[in-house]
Amino acid sequence: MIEFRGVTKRFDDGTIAVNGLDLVVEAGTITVFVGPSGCGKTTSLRMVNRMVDPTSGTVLVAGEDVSTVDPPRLRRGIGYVIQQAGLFPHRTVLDNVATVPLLSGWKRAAARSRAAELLERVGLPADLGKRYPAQLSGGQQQRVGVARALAADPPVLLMDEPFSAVDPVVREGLQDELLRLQAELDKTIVFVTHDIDEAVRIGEKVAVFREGGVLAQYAPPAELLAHPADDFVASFVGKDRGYRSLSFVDASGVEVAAARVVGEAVASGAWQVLADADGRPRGWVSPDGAVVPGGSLYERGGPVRGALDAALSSPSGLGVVVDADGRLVGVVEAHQVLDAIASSRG
Ligand SMILES: Nc1ncnc2c1ncn2[C@@H]1O[C@H](COP(=O)(O)OP(=O)(O)OP(=O)(O)O)[C@@H](O)[C@H]1O
Repeated sequence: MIEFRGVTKRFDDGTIAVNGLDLVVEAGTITVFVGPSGCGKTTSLRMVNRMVDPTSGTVLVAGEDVSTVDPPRLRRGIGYVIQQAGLFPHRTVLDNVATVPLLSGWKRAAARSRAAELLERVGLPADLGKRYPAQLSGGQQQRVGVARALAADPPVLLMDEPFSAVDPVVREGLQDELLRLQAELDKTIVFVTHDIDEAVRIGEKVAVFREGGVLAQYAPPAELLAHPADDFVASFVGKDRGYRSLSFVDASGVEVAAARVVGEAVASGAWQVLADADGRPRGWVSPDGAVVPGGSLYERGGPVRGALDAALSSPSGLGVVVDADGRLVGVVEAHQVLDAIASSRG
């Protein structure tokens, strides 16, 4: 657990970066700090591992006041991941990851085998270990940054805009990977971003900061979207927050209808799902027999937002529903999804 008690940071030039912060990050959860530029997210994060010391107030990690802990010892228990990964350019990927175990006194062979295991954990093929950071894509570099931060198996992980430098598709992949890793590792993670979509996607709790380093709201994402504490939070989470909040409504009330399915293009006067021999959808066949690419697929059981996306992006107006193996289950219509949303709101 990490606790901020009445924490203020005033820099020498008079800037108040963080103002009277009271906040508890529960152990084993991902908490996201989000807010516009300059509102004190990074400063708050850095007070946890003593890269910055508070002007007043106390930061506790696992019940211990960090100001009483020697920074090198403190940081051994706290992984740190930054934008652009911050890798050592002249060391191989494997040696980058092995650095912390080596510094902690591990034997070279043990440190390298730990590094190889971590690369695999973050979804990188083992042979990338021989390359230098510049020979990797941005997304791969970020994965190495995460592997390196995990190398000493710290209970706490601080992540400062770790995925901001990669494109949106890669970024979503990295977010998924982090959620998967967290399900296995159960770390206490504080994650800084200025992207509200990223915050509500990965945060179990989200702290919204406003300018002047003031905490505006601290709540689970669904609550933040449904009940913003004030106008600032409401405008920060955005006009489309109703749509975002659909990520937290389940689609169990949506009726899935049987689909008309074909294995090849034939005109039939109706829209039909084109599926392969394994029953995996490949697109649509229009009423006059043309093959049309499909919209997004909705995996049964997921949040209702996925069902609505599938229906709205489909050329036929019918959202394609698949099971966890990607096999066709049926179709949903947008109006049914909207009815289900309306009834979930009572
Ligand atoms: N070393 C410093 N000296 C003086 N002012 C600083 C220093 N570091 C940060 N600040 C100021 O403190 C405020 C908070 O900065 P901080 O980096 O914590 O914000 P942030 O929310 O992380 O912003 P961003 O999203 O742009 O990274 C800003 O006004 C910043 O200019």
